[in-house]
Amino acid sequence: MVESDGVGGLVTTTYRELADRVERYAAALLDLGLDIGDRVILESDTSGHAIALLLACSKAGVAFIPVSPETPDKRLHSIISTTAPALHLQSPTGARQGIPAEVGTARFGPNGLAVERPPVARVRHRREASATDPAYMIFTSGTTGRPKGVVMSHRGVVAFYRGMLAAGIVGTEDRVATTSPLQFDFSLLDIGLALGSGATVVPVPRAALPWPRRFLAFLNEAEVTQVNGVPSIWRGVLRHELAGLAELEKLRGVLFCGEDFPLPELRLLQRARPNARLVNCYGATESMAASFTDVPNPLPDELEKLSIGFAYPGAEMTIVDEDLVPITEPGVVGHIHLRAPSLFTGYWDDPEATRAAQVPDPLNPKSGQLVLRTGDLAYQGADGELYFCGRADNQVQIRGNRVELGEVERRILEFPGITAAAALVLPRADKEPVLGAFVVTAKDAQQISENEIRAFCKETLPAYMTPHELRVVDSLPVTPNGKIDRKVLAASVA
Ligand SMILES: Nc1ncnc2c1ncn2[C@@H]1O[C@H](COS(=O)(=O)NC(=O)C[C@H](N)c2cccc(Br)c2)[C@@H](O)[C@H]1O
Repeated sequence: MVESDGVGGLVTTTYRELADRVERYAAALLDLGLDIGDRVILESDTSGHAIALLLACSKAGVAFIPVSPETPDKRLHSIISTTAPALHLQSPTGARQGIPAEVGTARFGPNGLAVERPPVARVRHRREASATDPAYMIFTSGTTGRPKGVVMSHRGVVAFYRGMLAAGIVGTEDRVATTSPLQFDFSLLDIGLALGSGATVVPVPRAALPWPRRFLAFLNEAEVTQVNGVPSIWRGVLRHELAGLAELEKLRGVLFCGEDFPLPELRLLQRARPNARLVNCYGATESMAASFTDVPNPLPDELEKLSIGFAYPGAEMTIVDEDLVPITEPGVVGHIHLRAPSLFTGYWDDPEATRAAQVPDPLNPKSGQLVLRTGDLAYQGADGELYFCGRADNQVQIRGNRVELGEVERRILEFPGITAAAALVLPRADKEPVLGAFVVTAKDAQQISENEIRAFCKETLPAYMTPHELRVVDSLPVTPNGKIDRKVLAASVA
């Protein structure tokens, strides 16, 4: 571990110190009489102590639920009422108050666990953890309806880590910068990747992320060699500090996941880091992640789309049509199904949503094997590698025509000087919804008019796929997990 000490310096935690810390925390959790399978809310950003705690929870057989300090009270209370956790943990500087009385509270830090309100006494029914027990729950932002708690078992986590480590992304000398909030399972990939490779985890201070110079200065100072994060974490750096990115000495790898990396931005990244290994990681929280695909550096000029390749060793992605018949023909779009040992246990207390996501294996439905219906679309290339085509529920209807938002974005991104684009449906009171798009241009690009972009789209897209509302913006809003936030964009037009 190498982390900021909060006042401009760096603090190192060795594996030995981490192991001792885990032992102490696990003993403290067991002293509180928690039972195997109890839930613990871990409210924290990624840090040496938070990592020790999540390892201690697994050692003690309790499931951790990571939430960010920025999580609104309302959402935290909804998670608490849904999961009835035994304990809420936050750091000594944590500001959370008003935790419901039935939940124990404690603070964690250099002096171990400081209990404020002990968990209510409970009968311990179990003696040891089983691989199938819940290791953690991640509450998804719940694109539709209420947030769902993805329950992941110890067996699922270990199977995923084994598959990921086969890609040989980092080694013992690497310093892996993690930029996702702890509540986003992307951070668990970073932690498992680093610790599973004997490397160093380097949490990037959340306050530095929105400031390109501070972000780069931290990477430089911590001598980071690998940066993991969603594509949007690079937008500011690529627009304002490309030279600074090019000057970083130690950076040799970038892994991204969670959303498309706009190709013009990816080309800028590659120009700044011509020797970096770039990995496009695809996956959904319901299986942790599914694939790790090396990105050609530089991108071939004619490349239209990044591949999401093949699932990690031991897992397999299959695309099927609406009748669940596997698609074998290249270029035909289908629904991605994932057969994997890291399949989640289910959504907490939501058997119906679980059944919709865990479906009988389309090839052997009678076998009882369940596979993940990802909700994503893709087609396969000549060698069976997959190309992501957006979420099935992102297929929108505009004036009765089916529109793939990714296709609109791809065309807009071909306009010279445009580096990022977000297309979305704009509902309108008592009228047909229309297509909107927000674009970001290279800082030195000449003034681009919305009509020029519209005309450019009209050249290759049908009229209904040409954005009706078009805005050139300096930056794009992001969700708490760092992805482009289309809800905020749509609201900004309403
Ligand atoms: N590489 C891509 N190109 C494009 N679109 C992507 C990519 N990876 C996803 N997505 C989209 O994001 C959805 C899923 O969102 S999610 O559930 O919040 N999970 C995530 O984003 C992150 C995911 N859990 C993850 C990532 C890394 C490590 C771990 Br461990 C876990 C997928 O269903 C896709 O629609």
